[in-house]
Amino acid sequence: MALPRPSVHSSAQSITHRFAILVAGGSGTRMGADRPKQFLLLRGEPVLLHTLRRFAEPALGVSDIVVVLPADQLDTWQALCAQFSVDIPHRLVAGGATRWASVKAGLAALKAHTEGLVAVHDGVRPLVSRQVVERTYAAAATHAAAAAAVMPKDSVRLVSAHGSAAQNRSRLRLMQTPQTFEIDLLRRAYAMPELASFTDDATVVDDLCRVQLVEGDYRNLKITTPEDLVVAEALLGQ
Ligand SMILES: Nc1ccn([C@@H]2O[C@H](COP(=O)(O)OP(=O)(O)OP(=O)(O)O)[C@@H](O)[C@H]2O)c(=O)n1
Ligand SMILES: C[C@](O)(CO)[C@H](O)COP(=O)(O)O
Repeated sequence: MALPRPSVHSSAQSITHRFAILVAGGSGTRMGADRPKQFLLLRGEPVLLHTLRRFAEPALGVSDIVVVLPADQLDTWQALCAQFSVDIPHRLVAGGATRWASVKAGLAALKAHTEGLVAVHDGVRPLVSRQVVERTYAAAATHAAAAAAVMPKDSVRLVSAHGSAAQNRSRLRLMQTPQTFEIDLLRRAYAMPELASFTDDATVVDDLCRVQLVEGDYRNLKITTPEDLVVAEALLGQ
């Protein structure tokens, strides 16, 4: 797909290019559907299309969007783009066996960009708001690394072989995406070997840089199990 002239986001001090990697390379085992959950329909459109639209909002000024898909599903997405007349410029990349490998593949596709900010976002978080995306880019411009997070609403206990212990939830956060970084920082982080503890990008970057947490949004849910689809349908209808 043809890309438009790169756009930039400017402030009084600097001009910062903005990029995005939408990771949608998973298989959706917990959803248990007949196809990967990023292709399921929400209000008549694929989950991933909702997500792509959010990042294509002109006010965000994202100039290069990379969508990472399962290697055997590139054709599926291209067919959906034709079916839904998607005219949002984006590039497709084949992902890997883990989220970490898929982000790495997305970063490789952005190799032409030596500076700027890159937001990594789950393709299955279709309800992310422009405000949350903007917050992570703005915080990353200042702190190099930023991630959306929310406070737990429930009480939390740590379980062990000996039972369970109450935790002080005011010191806990639930991590969301986007997680946004100076591109060179994220590249250096992803050059290191994969660890089993890498469930998000902040964890990959932790050893190199303090990650600034910004306010996420309870509506920014990750479509994971069937009830999430029901909630997302309702929220999209608001
Ligand atoms: N190899 C992988 C695994 C996950 N993801 C993406 O990372 C995001 C968060 O992952 P998750 O919700 O766990 O998705 P799945 O791996 O598809 O789900 P499951 O764990 O239930 O199989 C999703 O957008 C998913 O497509 C990815 O790009 N590549
Ligand atoms: C990146 C993430 O969405 C932040 O909450 C989450 O860690 C993904 O985890 P999953 O195990 O791939 O669902």
